[in-house]
Amino acid sequence: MVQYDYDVLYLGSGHGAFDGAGPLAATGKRVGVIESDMIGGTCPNYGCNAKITLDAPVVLQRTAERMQGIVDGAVTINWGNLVAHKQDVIKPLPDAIGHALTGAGVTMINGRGRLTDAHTIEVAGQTYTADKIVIATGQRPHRLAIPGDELAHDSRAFMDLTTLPKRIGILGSGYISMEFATIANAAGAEVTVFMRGDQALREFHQPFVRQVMADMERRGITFIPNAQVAGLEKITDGIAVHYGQSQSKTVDWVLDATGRVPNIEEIGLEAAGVVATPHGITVNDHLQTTAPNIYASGDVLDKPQPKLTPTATFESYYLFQLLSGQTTAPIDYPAIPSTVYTTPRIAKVGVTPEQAAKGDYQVVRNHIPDDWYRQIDQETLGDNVLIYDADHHLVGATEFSAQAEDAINTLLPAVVFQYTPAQMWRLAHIFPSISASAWHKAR
Ligand SMILES: Cc1cc2nc3c(=O)[nH]c(=O)nc-3n(C[C@H](O)[C@H](O)[C@H](O)COP(=O)(O)OP(=O)(O)OC[C@H]3O[C@@H](n4cnc5c(N)ncnc54)[C@H](O)[C@@H]3O)c2cc1C
Ligand SMILES: NC(=O)c1ccc[n+]([C@@H]2O[C@H](COP(=O)([O-])OP(=O)(O)OC[C@H]3O[C@@H](n4cnc5c(N)ncnc54)[C@H](O)[C@@H]3O)[C@@H](O)[C@H]2O)c1
Repeated sequence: MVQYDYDVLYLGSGHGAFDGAGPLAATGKRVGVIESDMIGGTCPNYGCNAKITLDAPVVLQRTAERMQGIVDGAVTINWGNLVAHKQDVIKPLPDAIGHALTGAGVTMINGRGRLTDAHTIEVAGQTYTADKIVIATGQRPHRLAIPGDELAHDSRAFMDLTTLPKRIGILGSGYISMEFATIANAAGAEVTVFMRGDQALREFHQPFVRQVMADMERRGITFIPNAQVAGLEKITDGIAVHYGQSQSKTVDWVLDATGRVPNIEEIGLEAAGVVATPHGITVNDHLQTTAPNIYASGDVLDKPQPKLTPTATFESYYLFQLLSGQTTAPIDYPAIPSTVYTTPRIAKVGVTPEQAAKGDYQVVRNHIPDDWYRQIDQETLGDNVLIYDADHHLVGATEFSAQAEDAINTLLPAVVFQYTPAQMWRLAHIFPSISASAWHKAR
């Protein structure tokens, strides 16, 4: 029998890897994790944790704004201190994740890995062999191929800006665009969003998206629909963003937020017999690639599930169960919740209002400011839609409001486990709280 250096080797150390690699090593398997950049991957270092730290004063600013007269004075954001604070918050995370992994028995391998066959990964001239391999190399920012594209920056560069540019142009109107436009505007920048079509956040409930956009416009953010950005040009007083027929707008800094693409190049997929499409690595319902001993997890997959941390964590944990022999079943995805961290937020889980309109569902709508709990800090904007099946199981919820992410999170168990009305009433929530408020409406 062939002896391999490892039972399982992970390529990449993001949520798609580390949430399963630690538990797997703790079962006694010989596990290695190869990482070429920061341990923990995008989410802690360049994504969720970093972004939400930059967003915290926006929430404070908006709450103070709504409560003017009760509290006095506007909250202004000190950008330089905020970015330094963000750095302080996220700096310990790679070490913490690394220590948790090595503590569980994982061997960390630093460097860029490339498969040379289905059982071997080469890192800086050294080879490591494994019985099974998990590819979890994630995604990187897509860059618009236009003249002057070298003048544009990505989300990582935005979060490291020590000085906030006065005029910021953002290409695209998805998650990153809407969240970073919110943060930059609240911190005092003049923001212009160049949209490809006439809809932002296409996978979210458009009546809610339009209300959030209207609020952003009231705050001074400019949306240019159907912009068709043709090029960027350095001019005396900034960067000209050329768009439309022959229009142009001058800004100081450009964020290209036109999506993310999978890291599938130069990792030896062909040598290992792993098939991928431009959307990512092809897997079956066991997250197994076309090479039977190689699996893939997280953002790098070609899959319909949203490319988010909860998805990557779920896949990584599923692979732990599969590779430790705890299950042989195919992956059975739960409803994955998602939130756009604009303020107000837009969050959703399960059946959407658009899907509900085509099926046999009961749809209940609530106006958030009618709820006494949301009147405490004087919320004026917000609606939610709750969707039930014929047996009154809650199967979907979508909300825009200042605390939509928590309202949706708290309803998650009802949607995932299909609680009966009796089970929903078994849950006696701490009162007053966002959970009590959300469940009061949902029962
Ligand atoms: C700005 C931003 C904000 C986000 N905010 C949220 C949010 O609020 N909520 C949410 O749920 N999701 C958010 N996401 C998405 C979330 O970060 C990803 O879904 C998640 O990180 C995916 O994890 P992953 O392990 O698949 O990939 P990653 O975290 O990207 O990890 C892949 C790792 O593989 C490494 N790697 C790649 N190639 C090699 C190689 N050849 N050798 C060695 N290592 C390699 C990379 O360096 C990287 O560390 C955000 C993303 C961005 C960019
Ligand atoms: N809160 C969160 O959970 C969160 C936050 C940020 C990022 N993310 C993840 O990161 C991913 C990447 O975020 P994103 O905002 O870059 O991508 P996105 O897919 O959300 O949005 C991309 C935007 O770019 C536009 N676009 C695409 N190609 C274009 C082109 N050729 N020309 C002009 N516009 C174009 C799209 O129309 C869209 O508006 C998200 O899809 C999500 O998976 C999640």
